[in-house]
Amino acid sequence: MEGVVCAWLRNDLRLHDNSVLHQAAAVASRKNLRVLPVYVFDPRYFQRTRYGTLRTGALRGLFLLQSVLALKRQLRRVGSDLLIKVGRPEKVLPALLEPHADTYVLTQQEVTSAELTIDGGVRRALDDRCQWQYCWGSTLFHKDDIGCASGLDNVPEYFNQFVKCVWSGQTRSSSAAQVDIPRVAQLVRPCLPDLAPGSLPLPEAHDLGFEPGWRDLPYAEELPEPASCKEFFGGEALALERLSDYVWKTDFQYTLHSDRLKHFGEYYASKLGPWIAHGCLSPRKVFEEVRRFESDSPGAPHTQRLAVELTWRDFFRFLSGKHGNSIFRQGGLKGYKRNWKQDVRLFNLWSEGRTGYPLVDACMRELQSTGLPSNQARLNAASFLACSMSFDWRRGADWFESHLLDYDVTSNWGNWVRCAGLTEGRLDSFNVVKQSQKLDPDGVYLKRWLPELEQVAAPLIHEPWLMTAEEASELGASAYPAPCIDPTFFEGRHGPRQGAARIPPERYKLDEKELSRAARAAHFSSSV
Ligand SMILES: Cc1cc2nc3c(=O)[nH]c(=O)nc-3n(C[C@H](O)[C@H](O)[C@H](O)COP(=O)(O)OP(=O)(O)OC[C@H]3O[C@@H](n4cnc5c(N)ncnc54)[C@H](O)[C@@H]3O)c2cc1C
Repeated sequence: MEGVVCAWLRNDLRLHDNSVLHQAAAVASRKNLRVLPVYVFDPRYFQRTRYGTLRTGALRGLFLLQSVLALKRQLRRVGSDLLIKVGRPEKVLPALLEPHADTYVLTQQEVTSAELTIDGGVRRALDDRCQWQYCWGSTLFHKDDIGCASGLDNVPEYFNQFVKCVWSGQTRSSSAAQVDIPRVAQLVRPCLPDLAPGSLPLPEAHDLGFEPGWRDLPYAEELPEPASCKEFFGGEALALERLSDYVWKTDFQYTLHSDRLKHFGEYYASKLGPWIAHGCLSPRKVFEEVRRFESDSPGAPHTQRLAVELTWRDFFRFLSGKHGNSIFRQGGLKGYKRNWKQDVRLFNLWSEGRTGYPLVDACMRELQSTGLPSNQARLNAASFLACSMSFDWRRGADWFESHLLDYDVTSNWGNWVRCAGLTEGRLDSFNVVKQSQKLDPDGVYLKRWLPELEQVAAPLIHEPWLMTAEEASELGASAYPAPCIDPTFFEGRHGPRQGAARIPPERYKLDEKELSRAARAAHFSSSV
């Protein structure tokens, strides 16, 4: 009987900067063992959620499949391979591994409950002699370097505080906008060196021939395979290509932060999300490229912005680690109580892009079609559901989980719980009408996703309810839905403003005004 080092790969589907593979190679060389890289398609991630949505929608399922197969090819290039299995890891892994004191299971440490529960199941099912090792690898800043001396319990609740804490020494700069890249670079650990050929010697007696296709994914139902998208194809190679193009071959240098606030265009943002979320690209690799660019063009605003965005990602991951299950609870991190609406009809209007509010509808249709709406579009759609419709935000997060191509558990649920005003007692409520006018003045984005409004010119396209029936008919816009909540909601001094507001605690107790507002909205929607 022989021991082995099992590198159980999950959201780290890459060779570069992969802490699990690196530690596996180190343990193997120290103990003179072989390394078995394994990926397991777990049926639980392909089931329907309690709301009836597919936990992994078809677009992301395909991207994941492509990423896993790409990793198998990459590993073969360095003399290794990937054993791919379908089943529950707590059944699959113990069946693969000999009970032996020299059997090691290494995996990336996750922070959320579903993953931790599965880990617990695997550890219980493994023979007591097997050794379990977590590796940290999913963030820009290592968890031991974030300046929170006693672990994640001390992670600050506010992003700006987090920035101060992480970029320690930068305490004078409380604004996340002022990033000193060379200084931050001293705080980010360098990418791990490339794996030496032969450093992952394979054990014998494993059938490594299985290369799953679409039908092998453990969906409980027949699901047609979506068309593959050339631009967003899973795997490390394309991720690195996109990173390099974005930084070096475009006008990255001149892309200003204000451009990021647009919803469209090839390079308004990096669009690296799907690869980062699946671990085909490490955040440190992105930062390394930013750093190289920055040394040629110091102070470029967009490089700074990218560093801030990656720090946001870290923030949600560490905050989720601190708060455990709270990011999934209705009351969020603070346990606030609010009377969230649950009417399925209202939710369907939102999720199908038929609210009658063009910016929200364009975002939701783009989400269904590509899985990748812009950050601004997401913020508006989330704010509309949670703040304007007062609808149970968890259904929105669940819908995004199913449909986003770049779904990442802590980024999604963290952003949602924050959009719903349930994190730090602050509400970023968006006026979707003003946002639409400001960010897409000519209605280019709206027309791209709303064919019913193709002939409607700006500024009317932002408020299509102002058209008379005749006008709508002339412009071929009659099929566009009436607004599901009263547009006066966005007017006057009570209308939500773009920007942050401190939430008075009573906001979360139902008061009469809130109720009548909600009733008005519901009534209006029933006539849609
Ligand atoms: C309601 C809602 C849900 C979201 N769900 C997700 C999600 O599931 N996965 C996800 O990666 N992002 C999520 N985001 C954040 C953000 O919208 C996306 O990261 C961004 O739009 C991806 O585009 P990009 O790759 O071009 O990012 P860029 O703007 O180029 O940023 C680079 C990378 O930084 C990270 N990042 C940027 N902004 C954020 C942010 N606010 N929070 C966390 N990470 C960020 C991402 O990894 C992103 O790919 C969500 C935002 C909202 C408002």
